[in-house]
Formats: sequence, C-alpha cells, structure tokens
Amino acid sequence: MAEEAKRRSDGPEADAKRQKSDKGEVMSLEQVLAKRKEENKAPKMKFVSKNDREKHAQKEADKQKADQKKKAEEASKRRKDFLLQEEIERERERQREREERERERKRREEERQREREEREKERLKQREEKEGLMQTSSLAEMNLLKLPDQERRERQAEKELELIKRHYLGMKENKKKMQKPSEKFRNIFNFEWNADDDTMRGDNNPLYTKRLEPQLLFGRGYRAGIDVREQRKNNSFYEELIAKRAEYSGEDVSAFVQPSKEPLSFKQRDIEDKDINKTHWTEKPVDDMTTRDWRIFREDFQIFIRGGRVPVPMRVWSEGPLPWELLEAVNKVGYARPTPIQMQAIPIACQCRDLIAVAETGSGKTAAYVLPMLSYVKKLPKLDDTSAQDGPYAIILAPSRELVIQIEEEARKFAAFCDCRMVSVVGGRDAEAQAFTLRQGVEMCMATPGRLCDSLDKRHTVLNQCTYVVIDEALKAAGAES
Ligand SMILES: Nc1ncnc2c1ncn2[C@@H]1O[C@H](COP(=O)(O)OP(=O)(O)OP(=O)(O)O)[C@@H](O)[C@H]1O
Repeated sequence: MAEEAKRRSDGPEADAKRQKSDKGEVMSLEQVLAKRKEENKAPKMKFVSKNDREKHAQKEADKQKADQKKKAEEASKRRKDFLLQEEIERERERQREREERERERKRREEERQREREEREKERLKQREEKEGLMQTSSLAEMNLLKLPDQERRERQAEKELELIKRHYLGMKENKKKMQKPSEKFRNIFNFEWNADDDTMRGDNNPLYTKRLEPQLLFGRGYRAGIDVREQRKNNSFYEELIAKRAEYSGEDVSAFVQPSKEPLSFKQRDIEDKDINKTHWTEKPVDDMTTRDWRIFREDFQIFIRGGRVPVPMRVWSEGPLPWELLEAVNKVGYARPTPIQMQAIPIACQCRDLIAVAETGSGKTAAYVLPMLSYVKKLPKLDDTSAQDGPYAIILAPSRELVIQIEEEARKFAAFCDCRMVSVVGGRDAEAQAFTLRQGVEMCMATPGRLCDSLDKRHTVLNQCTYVVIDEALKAAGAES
C-alpha cells in the first residue's frame, strides 16, 4: 500500500522511468497516463440478489463444513495411524520380551539337564566304585580272591544259594548275644549276708514282735486312699457299734439297722429307670420327682441356674417354702401360679442364700424377693420401742423414686397378712414424716440409695440389725450412687 501511494505521488514521469527499468523499454507518457487511468477506474458495481447472496453464503458454509469435516477426518486418521503405530510398537516389545524369556528358559533347562547328567555320572561312578569294593570285600570274606576263576565262581554260587535259603526258608541265624548293663553289674554288688544278720526280723526285740497295722476302724472305719466301696463291703463298723450299744443299754436298735440292699443288675436298673421316667413331671407328686424331671422342668420354663446345691424349684405355691400366711396372701392377690423367676428364686432366697436373679421386665421379680423377705422378717421378733432404735430388719434399694413406690405397693399387698410394717424413703415426700415412721420402728424399708444415705447421715435411722438387703436393678442403683 505504501509503495502504491509513493508511486502515485511521484507522478507519471517517475512511473514511465520505472516501467522502463522494469521491462527494459520506455513507455510513452500517453501510454502511462492511459494505463494509470485504466488502473484508477472504479470497479464496476454488480447487483447481487438476496437469493444469490444466500446461495453464496450457503455455498461458503458448505465449503467450510466440508473443510472442517475433511480436517476432522484427517486428524482422526492421523490419530488412528498413531495408535496403530503405538500398538505395533508395543506388540513388537512384547514379542521381544517373550523371545527373551524363552531364551532364558531354554538356557536354564539346558543348565539343569547338564547338572542332572553330571550328577547321574557321579552317582554311577560312585556305585561302580562301591560295587567293586563290595565284590572285593565279599570275595575277600569268602577267601576266594586267591582261588582260580572257575572255583571262585562255584563257591560264590554256593554262598548265594545259602543266602537265598536263609532268606526264604527262614533259617535261623545265631545272633550275637548282648548283655544288658543291669545283668552285667548284678553280680558285682553281691552282699553275702546271713539271714540271722537281719536285725529287722525282731526275734529278740519286742518292738518287732507285733507289727504295726493301720487303725482300720479309726473314725468311721475307712482307710484313706483305698476304694471306699471295696472297704465298705468288709467293714462292719456301724453294726458292731450298734450291737455294743444294744448290749450296753438294752435298747431296741432295730430302727438303726438298715436292711442291706441287694445291688441291682444293670438290666434291672434300666427297667426301673424306664418305669420311673415314663411319667411326665406334671403327673408326678413332688417326692417322686427325679433329677432328670427337675432338669426337664427347668428346661420347660427356661430356668437357667449357676451355683452349687441349688434347691429344686417350686412347681406350685403350695410346694414352696413360704409360710401359710403368705400363701393365703398370694391366693387373695390372685396369683394362681408362680412365674418362672418366682419358682426358682423363692426357694433359694428362703434359704437366706446370696442370689442374683435376672429376668425380663414384668416377670414378677418384685414378688420373687418381697415374699422371701416377708417370710424372713416374720420369723424375727416383733420390733418394740427398744429394738426399733436399731433400725429395720431388711432394706430394698432401687435406683428411682417411682420404682421404690411401685415396690412398696407390691409389698403392701402381702405385708398385711404377716403384720409387717414398712416405709419408703424417697425424695419428693415429707422427709420429717419418713423420719418419724423410721423412729417408730419398721421391719422393712424401701429406699433410693441417695435418700437412705441422707437419712443415715441425719441419724433418722441406723442399720444395726439389717441383715437382709435387696438391690433392685442393681446395675442402675450402683450407677445412680456413683
Ligand atoms: N405369680 C404371678 N401371677 C400373676 N401376676 C403376677 C405374678 N407375679 C407378679 N405378677 C404381676 O405382674 C406384674 C409385674 O410384676 P413386677 O412389677 O414384679 O415385675 P418386674 O419383673 O419386677 O418388672 P420390672 O422389671 O418393671 O420391675 C405386677 O402387676 C404383678 O402384680
């Protein structure tokens, strides 16, 4: 553009000169002017209809699209070629590795084969040497080395035949006798004592005239360390004692003498057992219940026990250890049968044994510990003005006020029948009234741990004679305290 502008500004003369220098010939001024006029002539305007313009635009767009498509195809082809090339390269690499591995395997195989062959050779060599040695030694053994060949072969065959016979016909070989060390040294320490030299014979010593025998009938007449059943067969300790007693005092002792039982045979015992086991526990009186029946009973009610000498459960209230007043109370309250926890826990608790009982909610745990507690308290002397100062006989601890009140309600159902007084010591109630009742004297006290400690601190009561403690929801109660 800058060149064009310069050319125009220079004028026709400079232009003519340039033309001349360009082509090697000089143009006339007119020619230059004509040419410039020609060049400066405005381009001829041409009318293009809208349709044509649209067609043109469409053509342009198609062209562009085709170009783009072509470019995309080319790029895709290039990419495919590239990937193909890469894949080929990779395959070549893999092939190379395979060949390498194969070569390595072959080399190792050859090496192993060589080693094997060497070992085999070595073994053969050793065997040959050994056989040679053996042959020489066996020949030497038979004194055949110096013999001529024919004779040696005959002797060797004889020897072989003898060996075969010994092996297959079981001919005995005289083994060399070995002497045991104990036999060897037996005769070394041989004390030649005279029988008269034995001082233990005690011909003269009065100590040994009567040998000491263990006191068989000491205590109950059994010797320790010897089977008791065996001893019992021969022992008449009690019979002798009873006979002596009868002789001495002239008493009738027939009641003490037990008729000896003839032991039953296993078969008889089986028959008896079967007869007893035929009846179900529901049809048996309590005295006929066997250990097996009690086991079935516990299984039926899902009672699981731990501990030693656990008393049998009560099947019905009347079979239990509760006094008649409490049985009447239970009847009045309307508890027809004991629940499983009551069946097992009441007989244990009535023996005043420590007990941990676990049962689901609403299974009658409260009655299971309240009834034995009432039974225990009932047997103790009634509290008077003096003994009331030593506090209650029994306490029940529960973690919450609501539970204590619930326990009190349950206990009151039965307490009236055995004239037992009780109080619940909980928060939210008149503390003075509770202290007053405690001082008046109560056999049973239900309390939350916190409030009971409070009462003890304030000297409302003491626990000088409390020997029966129940902790309901023990885990929670412990948690509440801590
Ligand atoms: N032998 C029984 N026969 C019929 N009802 C019973 C018997 N024993 C207890 N019950 C009743 O069963 C209900 C639940 O008893 P209880 O509150 O003692 O159960 P629980 O196991 O102590 O429950 P929780 O775990 O909530 O303290 C009470 O209403 C009680 O009167």
